[in-house]
Amino acid sequence: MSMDTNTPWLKLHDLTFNRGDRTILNNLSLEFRAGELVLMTGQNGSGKTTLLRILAGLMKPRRVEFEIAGKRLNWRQSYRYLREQICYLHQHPYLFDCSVYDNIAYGLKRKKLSRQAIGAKVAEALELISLEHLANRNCQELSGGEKQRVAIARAWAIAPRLMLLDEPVSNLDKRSRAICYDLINQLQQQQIGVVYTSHEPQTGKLNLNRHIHLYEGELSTKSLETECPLTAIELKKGNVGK
Ligand SMILES: Nc1ncnc2c1ncn2[C@@H]1O[C@H](COP(=O)(O)OP(=O)(O)OP(=O)(O)O)[C@@H](O)[C@H]1O
Repeated sequence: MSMDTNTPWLKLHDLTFNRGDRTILNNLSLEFRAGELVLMTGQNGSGKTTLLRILAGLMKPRRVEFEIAGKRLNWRQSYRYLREQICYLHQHPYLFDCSVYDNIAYGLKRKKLSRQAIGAKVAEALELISLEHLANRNCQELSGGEKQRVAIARAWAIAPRLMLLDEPVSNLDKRSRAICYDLINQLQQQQIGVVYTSHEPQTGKLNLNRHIHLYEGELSTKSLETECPLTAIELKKGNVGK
């Protein structure tokens, strides 16, 4: 994985996505650098989930061009690579009906690692989320906050470049939110990029690099002033990315 945080490893150009005759995303261009923590806000229905699922290679837009390692590629040429490098995590984590250990080990088994290597990686992942004591607990018996952490650990274990967290804390209490924010900051320190979506710009102690705001299918800084005034002020002060 490249550790150069200045050169974007992924760019997308002219992304347009329609549903019937409705344009959900209109001619968007975006770029991602290693280890960048990006907050994405936007009202209900503004297209946040749609954008994340396209980024993860799970949905085909009407038009897009990806730029990966300097090469311009269409969707068909890129989606397998995007699926390998980018993990999309749903707001309500989908975990298998088995232990925390087996959930985290799932992606590693598919990579055909040895049992020993899998054990070492799962132990590291459990340490990252501070849930070592729940390794043998069935995931269906976890709290919402614990489930979210296991989902993050399962994605982390397969070493993605970018993790897309779709409203990860919307159902969590204050304490679980704080734990989740700490975890996201740790991902950033490990050079894993994160896109974090939310309706509101209240993000506790997240070390944001950038804030993007979806409005009527476009990335808008103008609507940010009225919809997220606090973050707009921070942006002006230069505290939150560019
Ligand atoms: N399967 C679908 N069929 C038709 N329209 C859809 C479908 N899924 C989403 N949409 C529409 O696409 C638009 C964007 O939806 P999306 O879920 O991406 O928004 P969002 O910003 O993530 O919303 P929220 O904050 O409520 O999760 C919405 O108007 C939604 O109604």
